[in-house]
Amino acid sequence: MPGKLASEYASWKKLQEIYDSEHSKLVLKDLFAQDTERFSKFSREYSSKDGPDVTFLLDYSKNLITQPILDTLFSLVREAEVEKERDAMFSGAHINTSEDRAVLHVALRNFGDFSIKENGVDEVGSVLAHMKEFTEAVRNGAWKGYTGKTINTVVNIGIGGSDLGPVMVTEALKPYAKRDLKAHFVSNIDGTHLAETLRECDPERTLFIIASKTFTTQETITNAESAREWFLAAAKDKAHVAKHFVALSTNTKAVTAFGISESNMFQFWDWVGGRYSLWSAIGLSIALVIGYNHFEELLKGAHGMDKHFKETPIEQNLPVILAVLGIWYNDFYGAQTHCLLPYDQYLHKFADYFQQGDMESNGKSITKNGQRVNYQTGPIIWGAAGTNGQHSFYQLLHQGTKLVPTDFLAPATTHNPIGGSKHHRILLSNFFAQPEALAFGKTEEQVRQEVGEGASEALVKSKVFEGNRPSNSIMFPLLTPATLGALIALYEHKIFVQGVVWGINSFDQMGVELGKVLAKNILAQLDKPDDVKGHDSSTTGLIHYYQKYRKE
Ligand SMILES: O=P(O)(O)OC[C@H]1O[C@@](O)(CO)[C@@H](O)[C@@H]1O
Repeated sequence: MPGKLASEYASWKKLQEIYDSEHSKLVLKDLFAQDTERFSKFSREYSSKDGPDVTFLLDYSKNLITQPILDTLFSLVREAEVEKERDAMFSGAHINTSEDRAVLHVALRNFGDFSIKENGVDEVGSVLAHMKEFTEAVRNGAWKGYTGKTINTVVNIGIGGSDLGPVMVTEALKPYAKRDLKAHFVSNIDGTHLAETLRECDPERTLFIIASKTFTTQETITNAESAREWFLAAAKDKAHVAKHFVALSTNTKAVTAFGISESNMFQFWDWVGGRYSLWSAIGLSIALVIGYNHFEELLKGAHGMDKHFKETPIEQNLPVILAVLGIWYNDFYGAQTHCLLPYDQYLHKFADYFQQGDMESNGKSITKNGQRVNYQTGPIIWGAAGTNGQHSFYQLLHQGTKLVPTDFLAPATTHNPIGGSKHHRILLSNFFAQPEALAFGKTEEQVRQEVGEGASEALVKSKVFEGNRPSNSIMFPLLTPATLGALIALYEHKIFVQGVVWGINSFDQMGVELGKVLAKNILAQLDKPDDVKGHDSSTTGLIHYYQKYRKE
């Protein structure tokens, strides 16, 4: 409820009491032994009600919970008035209070179910129509470059939410990609990123997408200017820019000032958060790669999850369930991170995407009312595709001193059944085994039986797996556009629920501003040592070292 710190809620205090008195007794091995129905009680199958068929299973039984604990977590959601704030979001209320903006990524994929009042919402359809028309023209060859050749390369220039969503989705949905249209994504201001990409491009056949909500982001505009310079070195005539540059933005004035005509601009609105923008015009590169129809399936899959989130009672609400489990570990068990482990190589950018999605939303310490929190807020999000992570950081997951809650995700069926699906079966055997090992471990007695009498005590101890490490498992039949859309929306709404409980504004990003200002100030001082003023000795020393050794 606005005005209260989460730690002041009665249910929060109750959870602390439960944790203090019970956490040491919560042993997964015992919880499963005591209740043969545990899996059926703590797992839910999601099925979309309409639109493209989406189904997945969420198994949350390997969590350190009992029904009373879960019920108390649900009480916390009620005390925080999450449903009221959710309905405010869907209605177009300006819940992003610091910027006086609505939060309406759900409006970008609203196939008629929600009535939303906000400027621009009724223009979503026309932008989608423009995206459809344009992407079909590029893909079928009707759209040609300045020498009359078709486009075979797309370069999306953007950063953060104007990059990570398109990157993750085009990787995840590669099976649906037009394989003769190559997509590149340039985000870093480091000249290497653009230089290495341009080495792969033919100026006669390359389309540049300048993706920037504000159209003021220094990295993106600098990269865009350099790309235009590279293009004009070949094309010569500025008139040709129109055939090779389009813009995705809310800032028409800045787009046209850059030299991209409004007819080559795909608009979105201030109520689209950057990290929630892949559903908007920012998704143009996705629609180019997988085709507009598959892009629309992605939207519809997310819309189905929006309906689930909006209409389902808290106790069966999947984003709420994931959110409260995260709060249990983050705020009571002291877990600092949350690990996303997709056992699907196509989802290898899934954790990267939600680093921004979660950490830029909930990496805050001041509530919407200006109070400093006295509890943990957003977790550190990390992860990797399975089974690669097993050969990298799973040692810590299994035997480290830190509690790391994990989410495992996998498709029952692969798009690439090579070896008669031998690879997939091995992949899935690991997907099933790892949560089992994390939860149930290996006892000292089991180790002794394995290593025999002569083994040292130290060796025996080092081979024990304490277990009792919680995980969620999500399985779905196949990674399709609609399934991916639903999964992304699931996590978006989880982030929303956690932010409301913590009382923070999940939709602004004040924390990214200071670094930008300081960098601009330092940029003006890099020429000569005498120019370096007003810094601490470390920053000054580093800049002087650079000035001493730089070649360029
Ligand atoms: O899309 P744009 O306006 O260029 O912003 C890019 C990214 O920069 C930010 O760090 C905000 O400055 C992210 O929130 C955002 O996604």
